Amino acid sequence: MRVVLALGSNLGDRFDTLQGALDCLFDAPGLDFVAVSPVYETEPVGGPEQGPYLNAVVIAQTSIIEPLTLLERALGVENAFGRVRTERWGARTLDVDLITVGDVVSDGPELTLPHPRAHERAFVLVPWSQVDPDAVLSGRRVADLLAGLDQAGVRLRADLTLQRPV
Ligand SMILES: Nc1ncnc2c1ncn2[C@@H]1O[C@H](COP(=O)(O)OP(=O)(O)OP(=O)(O)O)[C@@H](O)[C@H]1O
Ligand SMILES: Nc1nc2c(c(=O)[nH]1)N=C(CO)CN2
Repeated sequence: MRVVLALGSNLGDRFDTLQGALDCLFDAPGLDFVAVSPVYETEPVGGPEQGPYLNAVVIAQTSIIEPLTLLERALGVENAFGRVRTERWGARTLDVDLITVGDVVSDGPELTLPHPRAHERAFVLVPWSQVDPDAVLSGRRVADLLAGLDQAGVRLRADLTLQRPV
């Protein structure tokens, strides 16, 4: 199954955190790296006043059948990078969201797939469409979803390039 993950950071050394998270995600068996998007500097959406984020999207291939196991891996990587949960949508050293896991649709208390807010988030859809121009989310082309969104707060950081995990 193909997996799409979104990474975000707006505290500490944001780029180092994204690269570290990428390496850490693929550090154990079960998840194979496919591609990573460019890095974008993005205005924070929602939550209290906070600094800008760096965001990127990672495409992976997985042999893990259970999406909750993937969520555990994502939350484990967040914790490894010192994430402290305070306010909803508050600043964080690292956020790892599961955007889609194959065609899985789920609405459990712990895991909603596809991610329930991905379709309205330019900070997810812009990097995703760059790394996969034909991407589809809940039956709609990501490129079409983007056409209806304000992308002004999402700026390419051409000076920052994530390396494929070692
Ligand atoms: N698709 C998903 N990806 C990641 N977490 C999810 C998903 N669906 C549900 N969750 C749950 O959401 C919980 C809270 O996530 P988190 O604190 O990262 O939210 P957030 O990043 O602040 O906001 P948002 O959910 O809007 O991205 C996680 O512990 C996880 O159980
Ligand atoms: N620009 C930006 N804004 C956000 C982000 C994020 O990653 N980037 N993550 C959020 C909660 O997941 C809430 N707001």
